[in-house]
Amino acid sequence: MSKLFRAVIMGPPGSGKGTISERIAHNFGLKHLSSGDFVRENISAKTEAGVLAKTYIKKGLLVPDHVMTRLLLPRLVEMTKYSWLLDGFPRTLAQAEALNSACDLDIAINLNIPLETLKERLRHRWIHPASGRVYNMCFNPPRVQEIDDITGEPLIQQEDDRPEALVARLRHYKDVAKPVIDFYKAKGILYTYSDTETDQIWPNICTLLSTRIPTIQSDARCASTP
Ligand SMILES: Nc1ccn([C@@H]2O[C@H](COP(=O)(O)OP(=O)(O)OP(=O)(O)O)[C@@H](O)[C@H]2O)c(=O)n1
Ligand SMILES: Nc1nc2c(ncn2[C@@H]2O[C@H](COP(=O)(O)OP(=O)(O)O)[C@@H](O)[C@H]2O)c(=O)[nH]1
Repeated sequence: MSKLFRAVIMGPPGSGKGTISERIAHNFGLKHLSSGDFVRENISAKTEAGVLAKTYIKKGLLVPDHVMTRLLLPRLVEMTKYSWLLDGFPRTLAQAEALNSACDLDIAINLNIPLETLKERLRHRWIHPASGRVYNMCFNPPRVQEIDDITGEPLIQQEDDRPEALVARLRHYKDVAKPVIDFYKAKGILYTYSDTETDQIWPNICTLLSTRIPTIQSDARCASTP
C-alpha cells in the first residue's frame, strides 16, 4: 500500500480553503475533512461536544480548544486508513500541538490573500446551510440564483460574512494563526501561497501535491475546474 498522505489547509475566512480542498479531494482522492462540517454535524446530532460548541458559535465565538479537539481527534482515528486533508483545524497553537501528538503531517498549506479580495469574495458568498456547499455569485454561481444546485433548497448569506464583521474576524484570525504558521514553518512543512485568484494558486498546489503523492501522475489533474 502506498504511504498515507496527511495535510492541513489554513487561511483567513474567504481565502479559498473550502474551494481548494474540494479540488484537492477531487483530483488526488484525499478525504476532505472540514472541521466546520464536523461542528455542524455534532450540533445537529446533539452530541455532548456539539451542545457545548453551539453555545459558543451562537455568540460568534471560537469553540474552545478542548472542545474542538474532543470533537476532531476521534474522527481522525476513524480515518487512519485514509489519506486526508484537514480544513479549518488547527486554528490555534494548542490545536496544532494536539494534532501533532495524534499524527504526523506531510504538509501545511497556508493561503495568504489580500484583505480587499477577502471582503469582495465574502460579500458574494452564498452557502447551502445543510450541506455547507459554497457558491460565489461571480466565481462559481449556482445554476439558479439563490438556489442550491443539488437539493433545490434556498441559499443563505452568513451574518459574519458582512464586511463590518469581517475586519474583526480577520484581526482575530491573524492573532491566533501566527503561532500556528510559525509552528509549521519550524517543522519545515509550511507552503504559503499568495495571490488574489484561486485559479492562479491552484496549479502551484497541484504541482506540489503531484510530487508528494506519487500515485497520482497526470498534469491534466491540475485543471481549474474540479
Ligand atoms: N478549529 C475550529 C473550527 C471551527 N470552529 C467553529 O465552527 C464554526 C464553523 O466553522 P467553519 O465552517 O470553518 O466556519 P468559518 O469560521 O465561517 O470559516 P471560513 O469563513 O474560514 O470558511 C466557526 O465559526 C467556529 O465558531 C472553531 O471554533 N474552531
Ligand atoms: N471571485 C473569486 N471568488 C473565489 C475565488 N476562490 C474562491 N472564491 C469564492 O470565495 C468565497 C470564499 O471561498 P471559500 O472556499 O468558502 O473560502 P474559506 O472561507 O477559506 O473556506 C466562496 O464564495 C468561493 O466561491 C476566486 O479566485 N475568485
